[in-house]
Amino acid sequence: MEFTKMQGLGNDFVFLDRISSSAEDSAEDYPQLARKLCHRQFGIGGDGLIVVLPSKVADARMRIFNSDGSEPEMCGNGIRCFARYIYDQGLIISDPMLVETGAGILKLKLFIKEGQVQGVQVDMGEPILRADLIPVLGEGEPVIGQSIEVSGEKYLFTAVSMGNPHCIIFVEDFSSLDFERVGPAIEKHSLFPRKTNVEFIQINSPREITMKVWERGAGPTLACGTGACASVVASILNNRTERIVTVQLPGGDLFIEWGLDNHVYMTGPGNYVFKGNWLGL
Ligand SMILES: N[C@H](CCC[C@H](N)C(=O)O)C(=O)O
Repeated sequence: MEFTKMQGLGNDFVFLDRISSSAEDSAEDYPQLARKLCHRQFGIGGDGLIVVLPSKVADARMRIFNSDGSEPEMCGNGIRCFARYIYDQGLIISDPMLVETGAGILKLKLFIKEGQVQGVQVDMGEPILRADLIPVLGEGEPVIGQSIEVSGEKYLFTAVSMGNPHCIIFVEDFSSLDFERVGPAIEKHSLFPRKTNVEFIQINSPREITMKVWERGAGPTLACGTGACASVVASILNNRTERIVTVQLPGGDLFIEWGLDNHVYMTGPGNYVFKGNWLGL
């Protein structure tokens, strides 16, 4: 089975193209396939599996599966790779490009120089701030400065959805944070009925933050696009930054703007790693 490996700021994905190839997978295969293909030793390795599919309502459809097999609503780093892939394969050349996702139909603009895709700007749509839609068992809209207790320690968080749930916690410095313990404890905390991605944010200036992320269904990753968007929304809601912010991630920088139109715009790269053939042995 042919696949393409891609990455966006080190958040890496195995791509299966079900527009160009006639392979017949059934929908129930994907969670199991994601677990198998994403395994770092027994498989190809990746934070997730992305399936390229035809769409009746957009130029193409993206389905994303975390490495644990769960299917989230959206993936920010993944959709930038997706846009580059379908453009380079000549599958879609419309500008802007419309992609059907679990978080709705998103509009993407490709920055092309000498025929090469240099970067992608994604209109991520409007942030979801209502507790019941995130979902989080919390009060009010937005959910700001709510406390959560994990292993005897209390943290204040802000909850934002970009189609998928995010729990954002501001930290003074990362050295005092037990990331590997607190991350998974919050991911699976009962306050989040569908679990949650967890972002720890350090404010460097009104236009720059540093983010560490523990992803729902994937664990620690080098970058999270939806998480970077949610973190900028949370920073603005808490009056910590302006509306245009550079998000420094372990894998590189993302450029985020929460526009006055209430849409969040994310700009960043999408890159190839290799193509291959899964032998499944
Ligand atoms: N783990 C996430 C999905 C992948 C999101 C992330 N890789 C991104 O770039 O947005 C979730 O379960 O909501």
